Amino acid sequence: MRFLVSVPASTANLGSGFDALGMALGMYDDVEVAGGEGVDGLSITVDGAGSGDVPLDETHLVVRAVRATGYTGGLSLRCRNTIPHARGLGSSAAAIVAGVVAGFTLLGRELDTDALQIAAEFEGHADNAAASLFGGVVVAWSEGERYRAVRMDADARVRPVVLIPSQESSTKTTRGLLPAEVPHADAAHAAGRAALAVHALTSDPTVLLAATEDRLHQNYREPAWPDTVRVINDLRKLGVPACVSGAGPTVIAFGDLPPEVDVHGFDVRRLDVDAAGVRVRPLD
Ligand SMILES: Nc1ncnc2c1ncn2[C@@H]1O[C@H](COP(=O)(O)OP(=O)(O)O)[C@@H](O)[C@H]1O
Ligand SMILES: N[C@@H](CCOP(=O)(O)O)C(=O)O
Repeated sequence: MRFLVSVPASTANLGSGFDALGMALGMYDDVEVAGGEGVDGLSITVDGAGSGDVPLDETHLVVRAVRATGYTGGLSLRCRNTIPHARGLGSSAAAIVAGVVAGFTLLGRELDTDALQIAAEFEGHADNAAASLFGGVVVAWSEGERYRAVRMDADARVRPVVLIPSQESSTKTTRGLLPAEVPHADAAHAAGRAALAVHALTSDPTVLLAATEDRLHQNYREPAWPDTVRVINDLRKLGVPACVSGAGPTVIAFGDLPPEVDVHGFDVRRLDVDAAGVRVRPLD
């Protein structure tokens, strides 16, 4: 069996929606998969992001996710990655989703809620995985040990711009900078702004500036990427909605960037919102 899995990047949190809000972006990792009868052992090639860095054995993140689905047979992966690693664009979740979808496809299983469960268990939060699985705007949550998510279409006027620095910042590291508790006032602020962000992204982008204001995680993480916070603050002072993408250091902004904001050192890319989520296309 041979098929191509294309999985979109994601931007998570979108302000105060920490571990809850996500949105799929038009930047993709492609994994050409061969498996089942006639495929023995494990073969992996990697081009693009992670080439020369990621392991080419059973510890490769895509392979780990395939095995987590219960597929144990021979496997050949040709990975062509465009999602930069450790930048806050959901590269790890995209790899995990690619592996889970590949495993389900090799097993002949329909993509059901177990796919999100398996993917989210790798990271302990479902925002990125849900966005890469379903596309659009997602709200993720957990009920006991079970991860859940709902998907909505982004408003057509939502125009994401990502500002990607060369610096890497691992999600695990910046999650370690977060406090166990926050002031009740900040928690209440987060609840309100996260709820507003859902409305802004799906119905009324004119309130995105208020909706993307964060007091829950961004400033605690600032020591890891001070220039990211400087750019966010400069954009927001000029009325441009901006916040950190995921655990950073990428900035996500919405609309045009004022020329007076210094974005030197950032790779600025205007991206579409990906509406479809992960795709699987059979190959000959
Ligand atoms: N396509 C991939 N193939 C293999 N490993 C990957 C892939 N994408 C991400 N990873 C692993 O995940 C790490 C980045 O994960 P993380 O720190 O969560 O950053 P991100 O914000 O990109 O998700 C990489 O350093 C690499 O170890
Ligand atoms: N909610 C998570 C999101 C991590 O996103 P990533 O793209 O940086 O992996 C967090 O903020 O830790």
